[in-house]
Amino acid sequence: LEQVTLQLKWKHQFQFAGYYAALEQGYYRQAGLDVVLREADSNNSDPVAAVLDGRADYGIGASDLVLERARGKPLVALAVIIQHSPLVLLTRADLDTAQDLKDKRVMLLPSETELFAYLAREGLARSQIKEVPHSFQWVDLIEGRVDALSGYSSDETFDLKASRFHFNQFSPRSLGIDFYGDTLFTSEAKLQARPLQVAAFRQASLDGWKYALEHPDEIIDLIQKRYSSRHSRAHLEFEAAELKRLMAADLVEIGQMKPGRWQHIAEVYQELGMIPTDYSLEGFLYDPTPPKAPGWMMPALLAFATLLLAMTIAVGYFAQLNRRLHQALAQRDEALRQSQESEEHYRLIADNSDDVIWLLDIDSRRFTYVSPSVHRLRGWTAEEVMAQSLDAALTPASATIISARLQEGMAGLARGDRSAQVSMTEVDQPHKDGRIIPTEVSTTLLTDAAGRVTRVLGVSRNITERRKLEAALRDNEERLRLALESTGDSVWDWNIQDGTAHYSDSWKSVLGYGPNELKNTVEAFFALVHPDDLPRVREELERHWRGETPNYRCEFRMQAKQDDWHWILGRGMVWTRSSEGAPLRMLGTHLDITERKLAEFAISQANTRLQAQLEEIQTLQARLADLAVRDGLTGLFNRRYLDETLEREVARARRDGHPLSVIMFDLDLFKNLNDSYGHRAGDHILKAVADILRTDTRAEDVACRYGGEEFLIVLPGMALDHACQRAETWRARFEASNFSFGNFTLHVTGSFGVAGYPDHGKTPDELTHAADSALYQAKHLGRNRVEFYGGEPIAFVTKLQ
Ligand SMILES: Nc1nc2c(ncn2[C@@H]2O[C@H](COP(=O)(O)OP(=O)(O)OP(=O)(O)O)[C@@H](O)[C@H]2O)c(=O)[nH]1
Repeated sequence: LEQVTLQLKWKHQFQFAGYYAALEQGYYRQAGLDVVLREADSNNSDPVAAVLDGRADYGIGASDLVLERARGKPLVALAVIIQHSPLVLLTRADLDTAQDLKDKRVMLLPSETELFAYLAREGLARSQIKEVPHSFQWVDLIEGRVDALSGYSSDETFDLKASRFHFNQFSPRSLGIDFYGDTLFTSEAKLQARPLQVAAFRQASLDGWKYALEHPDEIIDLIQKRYSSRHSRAHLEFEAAELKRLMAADLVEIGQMKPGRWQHIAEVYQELGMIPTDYSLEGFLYDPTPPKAPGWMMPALLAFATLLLAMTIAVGYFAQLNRRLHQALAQRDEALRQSQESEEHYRLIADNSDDVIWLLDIDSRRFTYVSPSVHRLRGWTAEEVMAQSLDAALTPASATIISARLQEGMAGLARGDRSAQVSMTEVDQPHKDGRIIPTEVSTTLLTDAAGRVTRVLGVSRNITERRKLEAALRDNEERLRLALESTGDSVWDWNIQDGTAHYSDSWKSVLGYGPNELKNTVEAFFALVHPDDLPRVREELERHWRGETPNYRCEFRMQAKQDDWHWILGRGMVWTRSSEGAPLRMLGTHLDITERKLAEFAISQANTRLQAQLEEIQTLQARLADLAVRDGLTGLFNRRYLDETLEREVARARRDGHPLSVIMFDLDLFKNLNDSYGHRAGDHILKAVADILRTDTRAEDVACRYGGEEFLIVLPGMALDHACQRAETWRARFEASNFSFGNFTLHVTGSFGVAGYPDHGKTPDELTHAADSALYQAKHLGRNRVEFYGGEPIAFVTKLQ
């Protein structure tokens, strides 16, 4: 950006709103300008002088610019901002006319020529007033130190009004002196030297003014925030409104200036004798439109244009060639730069790596690059190592290993095995001080365009610390194992990866083996485990290897040397795992638990036997209990059980208010049957009768053998008439039945007595007694019939059928 300075004619206020807006909106920046807005101060109170002597590039003047120009100062008016000058003369209220100012103290600036013109037109010569240097303090008027002062209608009048001071305001316009107000200007020299800058600055300023008039509130904010808080917001709003009026922007384009009006202003000056008669305004007015071409110029221009076109084509062609060439060169330079950059990048990484990075030429077996860290690793500098052969950089054993690996890799690559390109080997390397440094070397075989291995890229890493840690770990394991063994425990130590194992002497002796009798393998263990237990053992081990159990624990049988089986409690834990979590080493113990297991087994067997006996006793007890309530011959309930049941049922009938009946019956003339067919025949009949009762009673009925050939049935919930029907059914059934016994067919009938609770008895005794009485009546009345107890005197009912 080009820095330019605009010299304002007064302090920051709305008078310069357009320039603030142009800055804030970026119009100046877009025009390539970095504009400094400099307010007036004691050193820069005269914008004309500032612009002419180069302290400022642009200035804000007023109509006096034309005066200065006529006097020969090389000024150029660029744009009129305020179409009607706001300059007025402010007087005490008692001074009514300009004439009243005669001999009065008037504060004026020499540049305020329009006021002098005004006074002259009013017939008041400059010598007739007492000119007082301007203090710019309007209070001087209020406090009577002066009688009048010059000021802006847009500025000072606000303060005077605000302080309620009565004043008069004389405007030159009232006498036709309509001067331009603020006008943007520069020097002729500037315009000639930087016409484009002048045009750009002018246009950006005018755009700024347009914006400011459209957004006065925003600019007022900006002024107060950024430039000056000297004036209140109300003051700035007043100023904005007044300036807008004077700019007449809705009638006249901002920046417009008319030669006629400038001419008129000049004439007023001339009238006042302030400028010579032969003055010229040539060059004073800036013309923003580009100059028009004279008539002869078109054909000439056409010819010139044709020539120019031909030249342009030729030049264009060469320019294109040139451009391509430049592009190609630029691309090459860029590629070169990038490759240098990436080479630099990798070199930086290599140089700063702790690992030693190296490149080996296969044919010469010499290093073409070795990173500086080799000095830390082997004591030699990179340069020294590069002077060594490969063999000198390794111990003889390692040289053999590396050579073999390289040969293998090359052979693999030749077969098309891409994985052979990279390998990793642990090798010992000699240190300058004679020590041997263990390293891990990873190599990558590099091929030329023909696919031939020409170089090896290698990375060597010092693994001294790792080796130490591994040794320490091994040492720890060894010590732990020894500690365990010293307790006499049977210790086992497995290398899960390669299947090798160590079993302590105690471990072996438990099974009757001598110290050297078993193989040192994991399989040797599995081979001795009982086949039935083996799946369980493997599962427990694998669960632990997978990390599902914190340790391994399993009881199983193992075959001893003498062919017998020992129960073993195996316990152990994975001691080392790979970085991926795979189990590497496992340590554990064996405990012979055969005796405990045998004892447990014996106890278990005794328990089983005991259990069987218990069950037998329970069956017997059940049978005994059954016998106690059942009749041995018929299987019906016995009399004892009847007594209990009847007692309970009578109580329940009483409680619930339900009916209850009892039927007692006796086989007729049974003695005859016994006598005729034998006692066993009688028994047979008794059982057959019992069977009928068993199948022909309800679940809640209780059928009992009451005496020898006498039966009693308790019928809970059954009313008397219903019970009589039941009795009759049985009676009929007995009568109709043929009972086979051997070669005989036997018949039997029964006499039935029925009684009901509570009508025939309220206690078990009363009830059975009533049923017995009814039975007696049935016998008495001829047997093979049903009678029920009918009360006292007993009313006997004949057969129901
Ligand atoms: N076979 C056999 N007979 C029995 C059993 N218990 C009682 N008796 C017989 O039953 C008969 C009962 O006869 P009694 O009391 O005289 O009466 P009855 O011959 O049935 O004549 P009434 O009762 O008057 O019809 C006796 O001969 C008893 O020996 C038994 O368990 N088995």
